[in-house]
Amino acid sequence: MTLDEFSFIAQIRRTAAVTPEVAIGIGDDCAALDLPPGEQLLVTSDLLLEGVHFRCDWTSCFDLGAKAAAVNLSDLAAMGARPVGLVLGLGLPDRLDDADRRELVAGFIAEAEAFETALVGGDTCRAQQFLTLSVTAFGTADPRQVVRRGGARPGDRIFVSGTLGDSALALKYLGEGVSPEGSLARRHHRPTARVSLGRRLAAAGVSAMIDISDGLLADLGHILEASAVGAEIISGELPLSAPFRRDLAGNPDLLQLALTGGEDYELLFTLPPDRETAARRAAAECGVPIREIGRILPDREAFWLVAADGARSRPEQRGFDHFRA
Ligand SMILES: Nc1ncnc2c1ncn2[C@@H]1O[C@H](COP(=O)(O)OP(=O)(O)O)[C@@H](O)[C@H]1O
Ligand SMILES: Cc1ncc(C[n+]2csc(CCOP(=O)(O)OP(=O)(O)O)c2C)c(N)n1
Ligand SMILES: [Mg+2]
Repeated sequence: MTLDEFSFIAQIRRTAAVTPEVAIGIGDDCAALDLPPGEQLLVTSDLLLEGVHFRCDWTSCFDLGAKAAAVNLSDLAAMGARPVGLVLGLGLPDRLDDADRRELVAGFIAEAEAFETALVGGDTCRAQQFLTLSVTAFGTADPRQVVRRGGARPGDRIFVSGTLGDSALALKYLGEGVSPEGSLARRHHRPTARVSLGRRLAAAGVSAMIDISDGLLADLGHILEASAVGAEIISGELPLSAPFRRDLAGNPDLLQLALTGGEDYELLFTLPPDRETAARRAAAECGVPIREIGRILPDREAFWLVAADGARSRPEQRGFDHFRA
């Protein structure tokens, strides 16, 4: 027997922190958040579905809860927002016992607290078969500093934070029945939302930004479309981790994972040349490496990948698409 619905919610309520913005948290029909005067509310939502986004035999409930919070916080980071609250919808199949349920919520709350925000509400239902998490995140920002996808201009440089392809490489190994090594597994199961970097880059004046969930090329494509510009990416400049490089040396085709694999949750942004010093300082302040990987071109039809030998190609496959996967 598992806890009944309302005992489970009472348990969540006891463990959820209350931050200064939370005027009303878990327990009423709505939560209420206090926002700084003059700031805008930013809202984002992402689903995590069993079999589509995760498998229960590959991840722990704690990590899954934490990832559900992180992927939503990553969207706030991409707009330069500060998180002020998270809402968690759960569809729980009977096979999850009390310990699994508690761990799921504990992971979510731990991740929220790591970013000085809180779980402020949600909904809990029994699910027939598959575990479902539906998360909504709220953030605030000075409206003059909110960064959108549509601001890239010809001559801007294209940058990315962290390293690319680690999560997709871990997923490839999981699919082959091989346990990925710790650092790769962690990048897949416990992505880091670049919240502090996103806020600092917004203040530094980046022209467009997005977080990489579907793959570098797919998410760059969203910036290019919204900005009505083109781009070239220098494949030799992609930032790759030591384990990724090691495996790439034995199998050059793995480069595709860094280009299109997705779930990197790094920030991809464009930088006008006169903002470069400020952006590099912003990255240094929060200790996250950033790397220039290409530039924005005026021709909106241009989408070039430049190989080590200088050959240009137009990538066919760009990333994850739920209706093509
Ligand atoms: N079912 C939906 N109803 C309304 N808006 C949606 C829906 N699905 C996606 N969107 C919106 O479309 C845009 C792109 O979504 P998505 O590709 O999921 O972005 P992200 O990678 O940032 O999660 C976002 O503004 C998102 O809010
Ligand atoms: C079991 C399993 N299969 C496949 C994947 C790979 N995968 C699932 S969703 C996704 C893309 C990101 O998810 P999405 O829902 O598109 O996030 P959004 O772009 O809306 O933030 C990827 C690469 C996975 N993580 N787990
Ligand atoms: Mg989404």
